[in-house]
Amino acid sequence: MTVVLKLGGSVVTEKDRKETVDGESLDAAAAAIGDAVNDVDGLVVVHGGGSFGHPNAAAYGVSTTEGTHDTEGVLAIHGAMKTLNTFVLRRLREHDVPAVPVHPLSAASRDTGGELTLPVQQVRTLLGEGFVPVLHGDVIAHAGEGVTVVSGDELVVELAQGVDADRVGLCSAVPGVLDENDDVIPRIDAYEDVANVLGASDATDVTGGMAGKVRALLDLDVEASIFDLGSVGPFLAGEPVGTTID
Ligand SMILES: Nc1ncnc2c1ncn2[C@@H]1O[C@H](COP(=O)(O)OP(=O)(O)OP(=O)(O)O)[C@@H](O)[C@H]1O
Ligand SMILES: C=C(C)CCOP(=O)(O)O
Repeated sequence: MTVVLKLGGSVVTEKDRKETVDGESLDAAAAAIGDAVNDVDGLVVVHGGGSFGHPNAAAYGVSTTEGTHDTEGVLAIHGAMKTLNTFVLRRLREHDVPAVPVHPLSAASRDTGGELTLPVQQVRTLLGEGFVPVLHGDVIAHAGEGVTVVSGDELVVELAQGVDADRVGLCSAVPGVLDENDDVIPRIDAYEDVANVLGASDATDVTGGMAGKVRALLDLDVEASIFDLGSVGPFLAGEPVGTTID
């Protein structure tokens, strides 16, 4: 069983306090991963930005489609994400997860049409050697634009295909995709069924919030789940949690 798990920026950071890690939540996620890591064949972790990356991206006017050639901007956004990645790695290591960083800026790119290419052979090899690669939302080369943002959600989609994942999970601040009464929608098969309840993120987020996640996960061949922090352990144990997207 190969699993791709994204820890949302709204889980591992305090989204409304610039560049602030949510130490308690990050530790809980790292502990759940540490407990389960030996029971899965391979685990790839991706984390989002939350209060890291997004404020810099907004300040430099960079999104997944609008780029910059300003080197200071590239380094500010990438630097913030690397800082967060260092915190995530440290917590995972404290829970004996064999976590190693993989920085998308050094590997991925977009063509002039915005199409993303993410080489995954290094991730596959790291998995085969027993490591847990940890990727993060980042800035990447974009033909004709300089650099643009790549979101953790986009990376999850590429990785799921590239490593032939059996399960994909997005851990967010919400227990799943919520309906108009704030109840978790257990299963989503078509975007039209939920379009009216899907909004954007409620904090500074240049990459699109829940609607973008659901769209991207519907395109995947493999089943994906959206759930909150308390369900990381059950998800890794193979239990159905939160919203399943088919
Ligand atoms: N119908 C919905 N159900 C659940 N959440 C929704 C819905 N519509 C909008 N949202 C918003 O989407 C947010 C989740 O998306 P967000 O992009 O903030 O998550 P994340 O992956 O944790 O963060 P990041 O992109 O920084 O990694 C929720 O916190 C909520 O504010
Ligand atoms: C803004 C940057 C660089 C990170 C974007 O990653 P996300 O939080 O997964 O959308």
